[in-house]
Amino acid sequence: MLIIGIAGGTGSGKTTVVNQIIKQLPTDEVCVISQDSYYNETDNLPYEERAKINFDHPRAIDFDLIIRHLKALRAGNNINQPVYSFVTHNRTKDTIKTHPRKVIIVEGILIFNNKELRDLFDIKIFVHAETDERLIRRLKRDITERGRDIDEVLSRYQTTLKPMHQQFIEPTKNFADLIIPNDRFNTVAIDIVRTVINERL
Ligand SMILES: Nc1ncnc2c1ncn2[C@@H]1O[C@H](COP(=O)(O)OP(=O)(O)O)[C@@H](O)[C@H]1O
Ligand SMILES: Nc1ccn([C@@H]2O[C@H](COP(=O)(O)O)[C@@H](O)[C@H]2O)c(=O)n1
Repeated sequence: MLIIGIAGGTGSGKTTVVNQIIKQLPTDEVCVISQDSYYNETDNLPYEERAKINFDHPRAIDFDLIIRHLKALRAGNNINQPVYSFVTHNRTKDTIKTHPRKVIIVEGILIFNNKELRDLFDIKIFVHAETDERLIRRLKRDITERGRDIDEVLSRYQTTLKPMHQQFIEPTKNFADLIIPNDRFNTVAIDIVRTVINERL
């Protein structure tokens, strides 16, 4: 089994890179775990309070559950991966049954911030894009896909995204085995990662 961690700031292109990597791989050989699915359950809070959560701070993430799930997959067991809604800012009642595969990819902004989780990765990749590029992508994506408006994205950017990125995400680039520059689509880097994976399959 090969466990690959893919970190990077919001909008750097982690999800896109993962989709490109797995596109030509057999579906029964690879599974993906997204850190976004593991935001803390906040059923006890009303929507207005949930919307105020600092989602870019490590304490917003249920690391215990990700680690438990990753260890379960590594041991050959199925997991029920939570499903998160960016519209309600909460986990939904659904889960996705995820089966252990030869290659497990974990992606998320803060996955290298937690030592126990970081130590589970055989390969650590950091996707890098310039700050302005990430903000532009985030604006477009959150408005079209995550039910946000321009004021919400910009205010979150100023209050939490930017400072949390500098404090908790950017420094974890130092843990990476490989940094993928992703201001433009980087097909060479994707091919290299695919080659490494294919060697293991
Ligand atoms: N290299 C790239 N060039 C231009 N747009 C990109 C690139 N990579 C990703 N995007 C776009 O940027 C947005 C954010 O990408 P996404 O993969 O969701 O980032 P992340 O998972 O790191 O937050 C998406 O709309 C995606 O289509
Ligand atoms: N309810 C939420 C939860 C998280 N976010 C933002 O998502 C970003 C991480 O996801 P990426 O796919 O962009 O890596 C993070 O920066 C959080 O601010 C949110 O907006 N709402």
